[in-house]
Amino acid sequence: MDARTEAKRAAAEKAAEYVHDGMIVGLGTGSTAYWVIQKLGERMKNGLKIKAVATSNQSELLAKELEIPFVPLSEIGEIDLTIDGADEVDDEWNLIKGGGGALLREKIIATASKELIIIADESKVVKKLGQFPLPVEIVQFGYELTLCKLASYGCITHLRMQEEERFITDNGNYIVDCAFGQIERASDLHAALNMIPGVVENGLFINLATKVIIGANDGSIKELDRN
Ligand SMILES: O=C(CO)[C@H](O)[C@H](O)COP(=O)(O)O
Repeated sequence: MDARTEAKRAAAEKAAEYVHDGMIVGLGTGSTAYWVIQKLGERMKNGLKIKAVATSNQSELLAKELEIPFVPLSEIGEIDLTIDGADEVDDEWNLIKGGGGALLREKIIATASKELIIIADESKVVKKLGQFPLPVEIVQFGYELTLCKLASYGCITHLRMQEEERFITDNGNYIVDCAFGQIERASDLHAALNMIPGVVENGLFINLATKVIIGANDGSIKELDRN
């Protein structure tokens, strides 16, 4: 395993320590969240009792293979703890997410969670968000027009593709990756983008993380709490 993968795994396994019996746990999406799901599957074999909700079909499939039981969203009011990855984390713990295309479900689950632990390797930590193109989920109808509107906010848009086909989210929508460069006022941009008809949600996660756990390539882990 390379150092970066090891860093992701270390952060994920640290976060999994915050999961306790009886919790409803939100499972994130991506190569870092993968390690949390693996760890929880292992702990369940040793007696841990939790119920899960997932932020993507991919994570749900993996968790079901590991025999992690699920609870329908209609039966819960709140989620105790969600553990998820991120594409960028800034000084104020604002995030860019959606590199895996799951940002809408990730945001719905994050917003319904009492605690959101973000896990990442150190390459994701930035002073200002925006080097990673911001993923935006848009409906298919009139997508060319929505791309123009997005571009009018000062970004270069790229409709996400997968093996020559347009990438389709679990919700049947497209993803546009918007290269803004440095984002100065993430909160304002978040609000403005979501006002565009055709935009379902964008990958800026403002003020949602309650803990950030960063794995470094030297094997150390840094755990940051909100004061
Ligand atoms: O937001 C996400 C998926 O939509 C992921 O959490 C994000 O892309 C980070 O992924 P990885 O852990 O594979 O680097």
